[in-house]
Amino acid sequence: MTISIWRYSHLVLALSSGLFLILASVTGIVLAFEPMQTATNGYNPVPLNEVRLSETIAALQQEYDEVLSFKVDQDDYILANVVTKEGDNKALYVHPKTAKVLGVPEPQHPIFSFTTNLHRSLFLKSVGRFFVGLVSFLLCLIAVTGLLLIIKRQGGLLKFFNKVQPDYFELRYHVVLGRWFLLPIILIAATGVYLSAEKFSLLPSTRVTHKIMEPEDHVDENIQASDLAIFKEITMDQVRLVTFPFSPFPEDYFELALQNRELYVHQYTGAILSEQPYPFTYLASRLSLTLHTGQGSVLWSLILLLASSSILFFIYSGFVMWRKRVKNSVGKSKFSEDESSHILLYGSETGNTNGFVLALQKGLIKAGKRVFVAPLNSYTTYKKATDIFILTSTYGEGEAPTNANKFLDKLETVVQPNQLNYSVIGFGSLSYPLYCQFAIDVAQNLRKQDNFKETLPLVKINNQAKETFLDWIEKYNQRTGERLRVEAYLPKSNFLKPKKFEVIFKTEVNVDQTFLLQLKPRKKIKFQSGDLLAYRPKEDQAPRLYSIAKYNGTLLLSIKIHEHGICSRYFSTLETGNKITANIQKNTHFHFPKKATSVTCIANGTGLAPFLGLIAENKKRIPLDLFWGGRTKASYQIYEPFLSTHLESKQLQQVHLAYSQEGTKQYIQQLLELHSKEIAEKLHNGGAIMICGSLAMHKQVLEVLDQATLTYINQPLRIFEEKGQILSDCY
Ligand SMILES: Cc1cc2nc3c(=O)[nH]c(=O)nc-3n(C[C@H](O)[C@H](O)[C@H](O)COP(=O)(O)O)c2cc1C
Repeated sequence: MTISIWRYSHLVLALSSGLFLILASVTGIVLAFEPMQTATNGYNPVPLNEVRLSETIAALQQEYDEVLSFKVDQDDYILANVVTKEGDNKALYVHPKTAKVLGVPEPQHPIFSFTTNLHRSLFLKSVGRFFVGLVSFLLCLIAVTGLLLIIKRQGGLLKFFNKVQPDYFELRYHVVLGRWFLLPIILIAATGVYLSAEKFSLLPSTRVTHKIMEPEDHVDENIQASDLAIFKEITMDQVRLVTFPFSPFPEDYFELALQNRELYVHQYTGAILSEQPYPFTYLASRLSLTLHTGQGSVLWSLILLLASSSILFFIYSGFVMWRKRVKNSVGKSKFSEDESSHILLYGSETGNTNGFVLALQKGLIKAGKRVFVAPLNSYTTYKKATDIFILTSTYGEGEAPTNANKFLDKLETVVQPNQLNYSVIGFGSLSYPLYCQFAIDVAQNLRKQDNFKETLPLVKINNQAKETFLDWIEKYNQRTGERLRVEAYLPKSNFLKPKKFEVIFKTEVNVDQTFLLQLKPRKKIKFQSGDLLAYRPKEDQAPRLYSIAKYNGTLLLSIKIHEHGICSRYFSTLETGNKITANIQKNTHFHFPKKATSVTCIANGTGLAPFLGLIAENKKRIPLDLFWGGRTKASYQIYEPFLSTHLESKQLQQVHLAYSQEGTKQYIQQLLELHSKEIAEKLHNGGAIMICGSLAMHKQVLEVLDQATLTYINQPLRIFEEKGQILSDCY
């Protein structure tokens, strides 16, 4: 519940202040250059902590006829107000030790003065200032809610900087950049609010009031100010402003504004006539100004520049995310829950599942069904229903999405009047340890209910793979005799344009009914090893996916012929020169882990295919080992020529093979057990593990790895899964 409130608040706040925020960030970007520009003047030739106040006073009094005051600004420049020997009153930047002129103050550049006005008040004086203050406050709330959402998404504060799960570009970088820039944005916004509140006198006064002690009656008026002990003790880095005595009469004194207090000093004795620390509000106000403007720090103004620019990206990416969510939002049902024959219940946290719900809803309506759609939490009795479909994602650590978290409790209490045929479709990601766990829980609980009859076993869909969904629809049609068609209703953007490929090489089919197929794209296309080739046997059929290796610009596929596999049998009939049309799908979560300190590749059967290309990307020649499990030695032979080139180039260090039907008859998980210490240590030292092959193998391999990390480095595998060190692509 709370998470949806945060998300809703985040969205509403962003929508209501979007335009003003764009204006504030664009002007903020321009203004961030001002401190950088002033810093380039370089009027600070010596570090001020090495100069005594007495030295500067002596130099100024020697160089000029009269000194009225001087201030030390945020860039450590000394700006003195003097009367020159020629009798002119001037403001000059001076050297702290010699008081020689370094430069004169320039008026603010018109671009900066214009932008400052726009940024502070939109040229609307008090009304504008009020609006700007309000928008700063909203920005603060947006950033705080954003931060909470990221913490929740990452699975807690301690996992804040763990790998961000791959998703579409805008969502992914909303999170990635949010982790870096939300804190500076909160600072910018909070200090903006503070400065606005100060302008409207909403904060306690920052003024310092002095009570002056009576000076001594008789003093030696020949003493030079530069000889006073107090001025020798103070270094120039503590000084902000010094106002010289108005006249030589002992009643007039030096006024010193230091970093943390103000002092009045007798001009002949050096006695402190008054000393007042600054109130907290004064220091807070000065800090706010520095943090908000970046004055005096090139590094901080650079951070402000990046943070202001990131706000523009957040507005853009947030808008894209919102549009996607609205587009995918599930509309109202034409029939009520009591009138409908087909009930579609969904659980979704970030809206991705909704596109599938919508497609299934349209498909069922087209097939003439009366359909009712609702979130899982509104589960109730359905008077005329015959079929129920549950489509749900998993969130957090194997938990229910927010709009489904009451379903399991309701299932216990609600009694259905009729028997219902049910199907559960789980959406999740193999990169999470508890893959589709909530859908598994739902399916298990439904199985225990008397009034429910399973139509098809639970299907798990990895990373919203529509092929798996379409495949399930086909199985559903076969099982029920229905003729559901949903493909046309699925979000189009998921389908990449089909491309033409030419067959340039094919191996003989080996004893395991496996062969390699090499395809050359007719036109130049971008792809990487680990991406997928989606081939559709016929227009109306679900595409089949093959993991690809990129080999000298061509695609290498490893295919196993299945008895009833339309696609694999068709591919086995292809000959050199034949052409096919297929799509390439990006599969970013299974690309070569460039930052890993070592890579352990684990595959069974045709799962070896992507590694034939992935290994070639090991440009730095980090330790890379391959473990492969197959039936016989002969079945390995088709891969050997490709792997031997990698062994020669040292991009692959070792190959470990397990044959289940020959020799010692070993499965890959047994082979891994023999190397478990070494694998666990590699993980501990920042290595990555890539697993490709069957889901059954995946499950067993994860069990072996978990045991290995627990035994040898005393940590569960989950820690490394969360850090993104385990990459899986299993089907
Ligand atoms: C913070 C977070 C936690 C997730 N936890 C799991 C998980 O435990 N198990 C799983 O299989 N998928 C997990 N996923 C993946 C989602 O279930 C998957 O991306 C799904 O398609 C999201 O669908 P939705 O947008 O409809 O919620 C998680 C995703 C995120 C962002």
